[in-house]
Amino acid sequence: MNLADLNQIARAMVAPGKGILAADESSGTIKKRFDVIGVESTETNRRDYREMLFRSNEAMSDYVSGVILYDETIWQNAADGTPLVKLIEQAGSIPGIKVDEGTQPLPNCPGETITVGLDKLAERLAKYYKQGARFAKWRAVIDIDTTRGVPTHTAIMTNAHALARYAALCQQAQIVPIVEPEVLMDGAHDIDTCYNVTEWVLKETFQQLYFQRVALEGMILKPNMAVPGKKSANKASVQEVAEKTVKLLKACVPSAVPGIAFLSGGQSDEEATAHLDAMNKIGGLPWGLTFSYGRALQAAPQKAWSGKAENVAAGQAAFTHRARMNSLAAKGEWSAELETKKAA
Ligand SMILES: O=P(O)(O)OC[C@H]1O[C@](O)(COP(=O)(O)O)[C@@H](O)[C@@H]1O
Repeated sequence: MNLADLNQIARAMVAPGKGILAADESSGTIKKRFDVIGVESTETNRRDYREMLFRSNEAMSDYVSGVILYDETIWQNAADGTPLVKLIEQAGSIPGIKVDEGTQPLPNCPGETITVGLDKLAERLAKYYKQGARFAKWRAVIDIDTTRGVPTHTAIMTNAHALARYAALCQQAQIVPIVEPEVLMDGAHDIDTCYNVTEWVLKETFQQLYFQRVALEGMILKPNMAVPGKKSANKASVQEVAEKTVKLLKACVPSAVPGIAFLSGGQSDEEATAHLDAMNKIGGLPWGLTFSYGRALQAAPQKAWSGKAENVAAGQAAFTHRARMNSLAAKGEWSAELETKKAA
């Protein structure tokens, strides 16, 4: 492992004003997104949609440091035969790859899951590296349901262990691991419950990373923010989310980690941007703090595109606008008024 090179890539992923486009929806997830806009999830439609994003020059060159791809996409060519990976590289952005193989029920823990995909991961990473991937992503999913005693320590520990094993294998393959332990927003829990569970999950994750000898300087953390559950009666202000999330991360994430790139987890586009901006306005943070959004970057372009070739420019404009807003938020320079000023 060359740690200096891993560190350089990790720092580029969270360079000031830049963040990550999570375009790694698995087949099931992209079908759900396409269902919303009435588009059939065929291989060609998925390719056309993602090609539209990767050909958004301003967004890809100025605001997007890296793109997380799904296995299908990393091998695909654009309509003119150019590999999609090349489009990303030509824009100055870094290709990355989702390497987990989804979740399975965790034995003895009803309703909880373990993320799988460690078998043969070393071989898969070597192939992805050859294809241009310089970072990878693995998502662990932790649910909150206090009425059933969920999450269990079993689920947290087992998922943290798998994340750490994945991260060690990535670094051995000269690939920067994005470590994503997602505490879901589903449920009626309040923000403090989310805070406490996320603290538990992050503490366990960093312990397991230490046990697997993962170099923190060569990884990126992709956490959820401290937010109330979607069905909670107690809403939280932007400032409360920002203050609690920063406090939580400072208590759990060593400063050797170059950067933290949040998932959006079902927040609205503007909420995800406002929260990131408020955290960066607090300032004095030991790591880069940016976005690695899926839905919060793509909901608007998906709607504008709606599967029609004549809407490609509108889809790209919508994507560029969200990427620009989040770039500003990553510097603490966003304001709600800027949302109405569309692309020049
Ligand atoms: O298809 P999967 O593997 O369930 O992943 C869902 C998505 O979750 C993410 O980790 C975060 O996405 P969101 O920002 O929409 O929460 C994405 O990278 C990924 O595409």
